[in-house]
Amino acid sequence: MQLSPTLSPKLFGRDVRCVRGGREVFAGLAFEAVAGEALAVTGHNGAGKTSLLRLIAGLLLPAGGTIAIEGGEGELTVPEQAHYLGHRDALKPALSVAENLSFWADFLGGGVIRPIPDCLAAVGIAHAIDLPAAYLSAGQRRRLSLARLLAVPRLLWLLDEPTAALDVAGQAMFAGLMREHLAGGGLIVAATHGPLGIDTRELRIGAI
Ligand SMILES: Nc1ncnc2c1ncn2[C@@H]1O[C@H](COP(=O)(O)OP(=O)(O)OP(=O)(O)O)[C@@H](O)[C@H]1O
Repeated sequence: MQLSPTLSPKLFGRDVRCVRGGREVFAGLAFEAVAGEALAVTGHNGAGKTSLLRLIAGLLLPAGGTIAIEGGEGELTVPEQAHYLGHRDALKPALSVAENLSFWADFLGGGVIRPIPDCLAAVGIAHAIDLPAAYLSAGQRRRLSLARLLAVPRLLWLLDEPTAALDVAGQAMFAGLMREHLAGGGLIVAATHGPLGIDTRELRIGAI
């Protein structure tokens, strides 16, 4: 996938502070990732990995500090340049696999939209295109969620435990897709407790 031409985009955070439920989760956090680079956010349970992804995605407001992209699509916000894939698969069970992906492609409104059957083939669920999402296994649901990343090109992939529920072949398939995204000048920030199968730089949160 080729993204729109940009001046070597860089995601950075400076002095980022996160407060949840009145309690400080982390403070003074600094990070950066340049085009083609993946950050693996690690740390113990409750350290704030999901919270950091949600801050970058604009789903939470930082209690302090700055998160920005330099050299990206200047007129777009960070969330508008990002895909956020959380723990939940965010599928509508009564809609078919193709309809679910079309919904997300319209919702994310990319302009450039890769054909739905191509995206489903790339994540290995082309055979299920007309099945209601309710019939999918956990791994197939995860694959359908991953297809969103392909349907609408966006610079930054924010991934929360993206390989959860994927079998070994699925993990290898997704590692290949992440490598392609990075080779095309994309950026990845992934919260993970295990290896992702790609080269990453570690951003460790929390004391332990
Ligand atoms: N909606 C919320 N309201 C209040 N506190 C919250 C909320 N969501 C999360 N927290 C707290 O924020 C802290 C960080 O949670 P977060 O989910 O970001 O951690 P994590 O590093 O992703 O953990 P895990 O490895 O278990 O997934 C935890 O102490 C958690 O209890």
